[in-house]
Amino acid sequence: MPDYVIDAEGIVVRFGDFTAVDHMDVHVAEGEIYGFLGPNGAGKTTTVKILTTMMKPAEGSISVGGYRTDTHADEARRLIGVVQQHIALDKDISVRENIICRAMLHKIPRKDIGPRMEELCDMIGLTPYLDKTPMELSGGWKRKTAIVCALMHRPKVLFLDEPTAGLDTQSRHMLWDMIRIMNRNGTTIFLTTHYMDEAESLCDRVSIIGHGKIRDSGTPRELCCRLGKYTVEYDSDDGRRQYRFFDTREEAKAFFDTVEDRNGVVRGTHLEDVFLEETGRTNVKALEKALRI
Ligand SMILES: Nc1ncnc2c1ncn2[C@@H]1O[C@H](COP(=O)(O)OP(=O)(O)OP(=O)(O)O)[C@@H](O)[C@H]1O
Repeated sequence: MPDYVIDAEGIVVRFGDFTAVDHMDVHVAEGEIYGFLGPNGAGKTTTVKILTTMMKPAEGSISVGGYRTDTHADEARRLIGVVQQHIALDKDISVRENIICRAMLHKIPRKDIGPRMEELCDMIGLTPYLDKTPMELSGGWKRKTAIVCALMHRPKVLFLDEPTAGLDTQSRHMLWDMIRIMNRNGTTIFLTTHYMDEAESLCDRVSIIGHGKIRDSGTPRELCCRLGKYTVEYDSDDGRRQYRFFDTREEAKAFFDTVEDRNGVVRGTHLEDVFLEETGRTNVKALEKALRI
């Protein structure tokens, strides 16, 4: 039985009659980059809040770095860095002051705050913005400020809730590089994202969730192979895009030969295919009806 740095068993979260997280087990090994994927409203942010001690579950047990979050929340919090989906910065003080406040909350010695802030801001390119208020920053720079805040105390486990939402392409790739470097330096990463290319490129292992439950887990490659390593896409008789999955190229080619004249194509299966198969594709019939002029 491996030692998990995040070890959650049977978590349940309810909002009134609605169960947002439904008896979920989450196990993340030390040193992993773990992706938590799901459509809007699947329960990702709620799970992040539970695992980072921001909320208490109705049922279940959670430990982070060996500390149970119900009995040793302070110890667990010291190991955790969080970049929330909705960035929580004090808008009335400067970026610099926001970072210092966060460092003080984590009881970082005063003499260490300046050098650590300088190191992180230089790396992320935030130095020219230190004396601005968050109100003066674009969404991307606010997110980078939140990332610096979360890293000040050198967390062992970093939770990133949709960290690249709204970032430009350069910043997205810079953040991916940062995540890889932090991970190589020993930080375990728990990442929620809507971008399947991000999960495929970064994550050692992913879980796909829907309606508060884990539907499937594995490496991106394992999930693609489980569905079928090869995909044939083609148009059905009524013009809708269809997808069929095959274990071997030969099987895929044989099927493709029957649909080639229907705009067919054979390609490798992507994580996006797995995600859509698990969580549902668009109801094109309903769309067509709604969009009829
Ligand atoms: N405070 C709350 N009160 C009532 N319902 C809530 C509350 N917070 C979340 N929910 C509901 O719980 C479900 C899960 O929400 P959550 O924010 O965890 O989803 P998510 O997977 O992070 O979605 P998204 O990708 O849109 O951010 C949703 O149906 C949401 O409406």
